[in-house]
Amino acid sequence: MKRIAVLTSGGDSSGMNAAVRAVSRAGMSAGLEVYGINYGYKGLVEGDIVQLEPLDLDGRIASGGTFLHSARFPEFAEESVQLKGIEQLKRHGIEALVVIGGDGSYHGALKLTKHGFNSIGIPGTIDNDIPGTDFTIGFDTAVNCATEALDRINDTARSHQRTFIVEVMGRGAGDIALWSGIACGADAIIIPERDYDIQEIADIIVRNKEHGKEHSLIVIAEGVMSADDFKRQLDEHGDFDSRAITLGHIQRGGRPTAKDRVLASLFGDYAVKLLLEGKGGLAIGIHNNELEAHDIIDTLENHKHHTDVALQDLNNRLRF
Ligand SMILES: Nc1ncnc2c1ncn2[C@@H]1O[C@H](COP(=O)(O)OP(=O)(O)O)[C@@H](O)[C@H]1O
Ligand SMILES: O=P(O)(O)OC[C@H]1O[C@](O)(COP(=O)(O)O)[C@@H](O)[C@@H]1O
Ligand SMILES: [Mg+2]
Repeated sequence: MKRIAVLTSGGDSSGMNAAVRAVSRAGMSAGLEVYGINYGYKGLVEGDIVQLEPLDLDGRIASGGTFLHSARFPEFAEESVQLKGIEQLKRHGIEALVVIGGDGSYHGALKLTKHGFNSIGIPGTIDNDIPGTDFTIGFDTAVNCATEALDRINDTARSHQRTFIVEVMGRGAGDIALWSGIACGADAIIIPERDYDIQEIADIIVRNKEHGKEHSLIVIAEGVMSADDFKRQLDEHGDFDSRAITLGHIQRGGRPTAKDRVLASLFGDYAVKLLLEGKGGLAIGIHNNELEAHDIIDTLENHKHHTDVALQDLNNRLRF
């Protein structure tokens, strides 16, 4: 193999740049030419493909976003569009593709694999919702961002004896809510994986007040409903002087944590190692602190991400 390419796709996540750097530097160290594809699958189909040089990677490990840019490009679900992408890869003499992205991007890599083009997925999304890995690149940074925001909100909640409902990201997964909620001592964490009882939440706030804790913090994952909608429900069960906040895209940006940088470096290096061994059609992950690679088709078709819902029980045991 002489030439590989790398792209980032779907919602950006901090640490994607570190992963592109790792794939590129590991490839270059092994004598490969590494090409960067701009704007995800959109750029692939349009042929926006450029060779990366060592200097292109300088300083990237510490930066947020993705310097290769990303895109939501639903057209890539069509077979004719996928085949156009493969044509572009072949035209550039590229023999394997590393896709850094979330569950949607993995489906794109799966389709390329099914068409016979060697593709490897590296998990990059703040949602942590990809099967075949315990952690995705960007999750730790997003959790730390949400944690800092929740700490700040707790300060003002305590000062004004208020109840805050804070919506964190996670399209269909409660992982960010669980980790940031536990880290901030939330009074309740509402996640899409489990039902909730609004009366029970109202009772927690009342009980807090009866025992001298006059402020409360409720963390809700966006996959359940908006903070505003939840506030409306809660308001029907009492006057808690509540405020609703949506953290939004601040969770997606910023300098990656050291953990995300190291994870990205491990994944990128491992992807190149596998390609050099002649392996492909794989989804890379980390499980119990060991790097793993699984068949991408089997991973996506037969497995689901399992949010560690026991973390909610932990929070319920530890809260006020
Ligand atoms: N079923 C699919 N088949 C082919 N490509 C897909 C599929 N689903 C998503 N993609 C591609 O992956 C891109 C990113 O997916 P998306 O769900 O937006 O983000 P993420 O990868 O972060 O989950 C989509 O815009 C599309 O180009
Ligand atoms: O930035 P957009 O396109 O509005 O998408 C928001 C979504 O992207 C995310 O931030 C990341 O999800 P993906 O990795 O699937 O792109 C979700 O948490 C959120 O629901
Ligand atoms: Mg996704």
